[in-house]
Amino acid sequence: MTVVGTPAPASAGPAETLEPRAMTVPFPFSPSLLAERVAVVTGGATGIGLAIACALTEAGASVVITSRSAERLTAAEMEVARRTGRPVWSLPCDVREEDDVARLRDFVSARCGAAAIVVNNAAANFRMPAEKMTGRAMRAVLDTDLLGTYQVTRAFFDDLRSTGHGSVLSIGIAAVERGFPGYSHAGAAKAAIASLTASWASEWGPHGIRANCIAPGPVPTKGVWENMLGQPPSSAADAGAQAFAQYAQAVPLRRLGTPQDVAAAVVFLSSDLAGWITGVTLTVDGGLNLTLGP
Ligand SMILES: CCCCCCCCCCC/C=C/C(=O)SCCNC(=O)CCNC(=O)[C@H](O)C(C)(C)COP(=O)(O)OP(=O)(O)OC[C@H]1O[C@@H](n2cnc3c(N)ncnc32)[C@H](O)[C@@H]1OP(=O)(O)O
Ligand SMILES: NC(=O)C1=CN([C@@H]2O[C@H](COP(=O)(O)OP(=O)(O)OC[C@H]3O[C@@H](n4cnc5c(N)ncnc54)[C@H](OP(=O)(O)O)[C@@H]3O)[C@@H](O)[C@H]2O)C=CC1
Repeated sequence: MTVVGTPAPASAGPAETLEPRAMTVPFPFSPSLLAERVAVVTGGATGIGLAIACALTEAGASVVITSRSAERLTAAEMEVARRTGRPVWSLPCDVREEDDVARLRDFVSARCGAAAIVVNNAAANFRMPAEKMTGRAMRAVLDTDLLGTYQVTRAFFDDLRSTGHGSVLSIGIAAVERGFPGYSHAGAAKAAIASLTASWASEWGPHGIRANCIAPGPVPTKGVWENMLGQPPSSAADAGAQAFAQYAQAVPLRRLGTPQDVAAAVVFLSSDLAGWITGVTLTVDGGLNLTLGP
């Protein structure tokens, strides 16, 4: 068994670190850990979502991935099969659209059965100074990150409850309580997701549903490069790549995150290993938040 998204070797150039890669050490979780569980991963065709889909599949779950792009989903289906030797299912779905989300729930139920794991990973982001933030720009991000998370989770509530061991995982951002300068829309959305998570945990615990949030630090995916920093670097000499390499030196563990780092936390929190953990936000950032001062 192999798992995807392992940290690239120290000699790898930045382009090699952008997407999950095959790992050379054994998969750390049992392949039966999530056997007979159905998982839904939004934004599961790229970056962190793709690594999550692979890791859940490796742990034995039947996984459905969604995003808006049918083309990216088809490519991701093939990629997961190539890396794990097991299939995933996919359906285009815009998490902002109620009808799309209802179709997704019906598709999951028909193909795989009741969802026991919902991973809210889909998100939108772009740099915009707070004083220039238009209502439309603010809404574009809140609708995707916050309303999308609420809408998908609520649609699967009956499924989650029916399994007796439902688990909702929502992806936030590390140290969001300090704000997110330049990205106030995304910061507000992710902070609200942490609060939603706590409300769900309290209200739905008696139904056997756990809800947790994972808050990553910087993970240089293609999405981050393209939407926040410009095009991905073509070599380690690129200014963007150099800036990221310097940023890594500020991290106590002296490297940026990988999609795999986040995916491992998702598998653990989704499983019965975390059966008494609910309502928490787990920071996965190499200790970066500790360097930000009081
Ligand atoms: C411990 C230390 C702390 C560490 C913290 C970690 C820091 C790491 C940094 C990474 C954090 C997070 C990263 C991510 O979230 S990565 C995900 C990125 N992926 C994406 O964004 C992909 C999806 N993006 C989109 O689909 C679209 O861009 C979006 C949905 C956002 C917009 O599409 P939509 O069609 O809905 O909207 P419109 O095009 O109609 O636009 C609406 C308004 O928004 C403005 N807009 C949209 N995109 C941009 C842009 N790229 N730049 C500037 N403005 C944008 C647009 O102008 C519209 O407003 P106006 O009508 O007023 O002009
Ligand atoms: N990378 C990082 O440094 C960090 C990332 N995060 C979070 O991790 C998660 C994954 O980010 P990352 O992998 O880096 O970036 P990606 O851009 O690769 O992932 C975002 C995914 O969301 C999907 N998506 C966007 N809008 C919608 C929508 N309306 N409906 C359905 N799907 C949508 C995109 O697919 P499509 O365009 O096909 O719809 C894409 O697959 C996000 O929640 C992000 O905020 C948090 C902290 C740091």
